[in-house]
Amino acid sequence: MSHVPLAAVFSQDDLDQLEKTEKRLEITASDSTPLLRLLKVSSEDGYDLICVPLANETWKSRWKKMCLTDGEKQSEEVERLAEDWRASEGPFLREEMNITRLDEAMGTIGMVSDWLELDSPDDGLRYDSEIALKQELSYAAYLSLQAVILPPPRNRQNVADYGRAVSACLNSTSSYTQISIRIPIYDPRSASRNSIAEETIPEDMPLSVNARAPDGDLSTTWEMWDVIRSICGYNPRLSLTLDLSLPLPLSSGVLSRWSTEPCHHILLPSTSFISNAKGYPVLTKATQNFLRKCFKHHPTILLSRTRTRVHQSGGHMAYAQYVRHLERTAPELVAADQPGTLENFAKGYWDYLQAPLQPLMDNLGSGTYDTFERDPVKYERYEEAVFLALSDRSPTSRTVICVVGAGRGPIVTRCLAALDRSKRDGLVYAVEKNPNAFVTLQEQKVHWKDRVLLIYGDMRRIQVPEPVDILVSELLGSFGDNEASPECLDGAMRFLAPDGISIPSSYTAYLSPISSPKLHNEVLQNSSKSSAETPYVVMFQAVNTLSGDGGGLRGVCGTKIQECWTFEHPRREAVLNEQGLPITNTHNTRSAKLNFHIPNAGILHGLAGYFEAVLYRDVGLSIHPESQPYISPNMLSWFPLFFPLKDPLYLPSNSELTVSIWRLTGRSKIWYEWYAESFLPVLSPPPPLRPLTPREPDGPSHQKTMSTPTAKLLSVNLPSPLVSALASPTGILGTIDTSEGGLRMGGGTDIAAGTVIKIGQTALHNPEGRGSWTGL
Ligand SMILES: C[S@@+](CC[C@H](N)C(=O)[O-])C[C@H]1O[C@@H](n2cnc3c(N)ncnc32)[C@H](O)[C@@H]1O
Repeated sequence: MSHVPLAAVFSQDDLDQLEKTEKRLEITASDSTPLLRLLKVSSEDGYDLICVPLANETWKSRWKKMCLTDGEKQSEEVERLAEDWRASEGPFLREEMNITRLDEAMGTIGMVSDWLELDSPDDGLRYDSEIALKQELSYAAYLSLQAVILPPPRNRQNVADYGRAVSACLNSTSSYTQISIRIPIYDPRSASRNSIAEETIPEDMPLSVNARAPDGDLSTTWEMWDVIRSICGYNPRLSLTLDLSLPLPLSSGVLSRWSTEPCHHILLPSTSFISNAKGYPVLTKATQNFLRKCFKHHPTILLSRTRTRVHQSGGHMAYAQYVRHLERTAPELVAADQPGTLENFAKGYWDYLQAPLQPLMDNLGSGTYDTFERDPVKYERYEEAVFLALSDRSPTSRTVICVVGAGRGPIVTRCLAALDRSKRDGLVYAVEKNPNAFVTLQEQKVHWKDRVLLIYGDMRRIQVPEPVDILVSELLGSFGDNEASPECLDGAMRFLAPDGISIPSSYTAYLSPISSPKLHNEVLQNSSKSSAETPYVVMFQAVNTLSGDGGGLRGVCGTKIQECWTFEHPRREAVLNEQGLPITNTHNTRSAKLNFHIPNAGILHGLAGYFEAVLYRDVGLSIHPESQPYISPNMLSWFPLFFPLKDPLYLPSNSELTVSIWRLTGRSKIWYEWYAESFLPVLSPPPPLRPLTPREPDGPSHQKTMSTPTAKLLSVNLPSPLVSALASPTGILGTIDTSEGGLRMGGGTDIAAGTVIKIGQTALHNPEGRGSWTGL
């Protein structure tokens, strides 16, 4: 089954050529058209779609005649025609259009005229371009085209004009046609050679960045895209056509940023292929890896110029065949088709926002337990933990195990298996407060017989007839403590013998800052006021972690994913009443303040929450992306938690992000509040009288540095994202030397630890649990 549609791209020249050939060969058919024949041939060549310009040169000439003056005054007649056109926004003439029939439009992507100047500094030209764009989009909607591709913005400085024009079109046409903006992966004029994987940069690039970005900055085109989609309010009809005509940059952070964008189309001209030893077209390793990553979002791959004989072997069909080969060998697509894999299990759940379960307040349905029980790993880990705990006890001991929150009983069965394997004598109590699941437990008892005793009720209120040696529970949420495990276990600790243990013995919550236009969009689609104040359970796909390891420019930031807090059981510190229950719940409040390094510019849309649990000794459960493969690979029970932001926060490259998160408790609920602030490290020249190292005093090298415009900028400590852009991955700042208190940068500038400028903040989310909470 094909996951990635392929489209053959035909330029106006290709279409004109085709028309000439057909004329020469006298090909005509009353029931067909040149475009229908092109669709048929392309389908035979292995393509699902074709991509052609909507309008042709005849329209271009008429528009130019009406709207461009060349400095001369237009005749009255032309002026009148232009005004009539502006007033009516149309119509096109039949001969101006390449696509005219509904059957031609099926299977066709339209390209909007690439000569429109939506970001021209000239007001009149821009306005006429916008009218022409509206006219083309309205025509595309009339033909029910599934998507149209807009030419790239030309100018970083005027990109807001481009975005506003697109926004006006999105708001004025109600149609299903996707509007996809073509954007090159970066602007070669602002990228240094050593930040790019390969040598060649085509001379005929579409973009011109008037204010040249600092050397090595690969963010310009992504920032343009970000401006456009932000101006368009993250409209779901707006998507991206990523132009891979250029060699890919080396930085994986730059690439992963693109792979989470709504990249509905990827443009691959034949010139982006290299030749293998036999002369066949292939892609570089970097491009292969990037494409395979993008394939999980099912973009349409647009192949252009395949008939220009750029490569010796394989002919024009070799490009499509090669992309199909990449698709067949993309690990995530292969896994998605294989039953039993996480990718297969998660089909239909990717990036889907689910409210977390409330197993304490609500009674789960049998279907939900059934889904839990399909996890091939969780129960095996529990059995192993109980087995090890039993093995650590005397062979002649009798062990009382109590499973609190037994559900339909799978952990009870595993406890019996652990007793058998460890050859220990014992008995299991199974406690459950869900009256419906309790029926299934009674059914199970037929198999368990007297080795299991059932107790119906809430673990915070019931009594167990004898002291418990091993208390087993699975009350964990995606953030560890978010389903009130600490509160429930507080109530169950009364049963524990003095040397009794809890499985799990601890669990820890983790956070990382993430960018995901897709998830942000999902939150926006929800009209409820609390939608951005609710943590959601989500199987992440179009998500990019913005933080990096390595401490950041000042060397003070934590790791990519950081620990928030831990709960341990049994807990001895809470003050208890006569029944052995905590008097208040304040001991279960927690807070964390985390400092993240943001290596590449990005938009913060929220925080990703994970947990790690220690069941017993080295047996654990983890959904932390870095430890899961070692601790509990292929475990399916928990997807991460997504803490959304109401408003996205722009983070420049090399900025720092401080995240504050609180776990708060009340009489009848627990909830989280979250908040973030962004900062830029300040660059300053070293104090003149205090040389940082004896071998490099002030003097020529610093004077030389200071004489450049860059150093002048640094010397005034400009609190601007531009400063951070200068500290680019290409190493203008060089390496950090922490040997002398202040931090010494290789390029001759200092960063005093602790010197930052605040550049942004979010709202406090979910104060007092007004949007979301877990009931007790
Ligand atoms: C996440 S489910 C786990 C079920 C089962 N142990 C499993 O792993 O398949 C948690 C179970 O704990 C039960 N539960 C939650 N809080 C409880 C409480 N305070 N007292 C008793 N049972 C509780 C829920 O009804 C639910 O059946």
